[in-house]
Amino acid sequence: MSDLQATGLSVAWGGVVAVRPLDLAVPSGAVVAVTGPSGAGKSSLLWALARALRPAAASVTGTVRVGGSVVDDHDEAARRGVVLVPQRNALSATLTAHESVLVPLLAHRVPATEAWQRTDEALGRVGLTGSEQHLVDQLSGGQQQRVALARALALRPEVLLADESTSELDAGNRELVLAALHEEAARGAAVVLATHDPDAAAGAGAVLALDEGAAAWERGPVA
Ligand SMILES: Nc1ncnc2c1ncn2[C@@H]1O[C@H](COP(=O)(O)OP(=O)(O)OP(=O)(O)O)[C@@H](O)[C@H]1O
Repeated sequence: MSDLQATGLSVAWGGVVAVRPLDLAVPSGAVVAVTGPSGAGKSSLLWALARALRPAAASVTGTVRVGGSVVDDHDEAARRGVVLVPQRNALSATLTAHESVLVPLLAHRVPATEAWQRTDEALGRVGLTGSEQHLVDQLSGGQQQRVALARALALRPEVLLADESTSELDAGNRELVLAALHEEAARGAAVVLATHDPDAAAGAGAVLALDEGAAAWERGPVA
């Protein structure tokens, strides 16, 4: 499995500096929480780590390495197993929960039988067994959030970047989702969770606090 490293990473949206240059290392097997108030730069940091920001929209400096190799663009990040669960989920409203998880697996050339197994397993892990055939549009915000996480889990990421993946969940489902993120780390993934939730941050191995784009380790970094 691969660790994640960023050096001198910064993000500016036009004249707005969202993330000031920071260094970050997330070893394989670790969960790092990124906290901070609304607008602190958490999402910008996760998108930059995934190399998912378009140069026309945001200017990004610095280097991202996955498993020691420099990753320059989103396609390369995806090839190296970097998976971002964005805050707004980025699900297609016209697919079912099952299709939302299955289709990316098939696109990654996972054989159909295995893709179906992984889909059922991932939806089960986030408590959505029985909701497989619901259209995304018919699901609640919290259910959609869990479909988005299931889609990521099924891909078995090397690096999992989860943006506010518990924000719309009740206590029981929040525990389920946090457990799934920690299971991914136990499998060997490097996990970064952006969160407002103090309990979610408390369970992480290290906490990076952002304030107006400036980062400081509140706990950690992970050795
Ligand atoms: N697409 C965008 N275009 C222009 N500015 C943006 C864009 N996305 C974010 N920003 C700006 O970047 C800064 C950081 O925003 P970001 O969404 O990264 O913060 P956040 O900590 O994730 O906030 P929240 O907790 O509300 O999701 C803010 O000043 C925000 O206005």
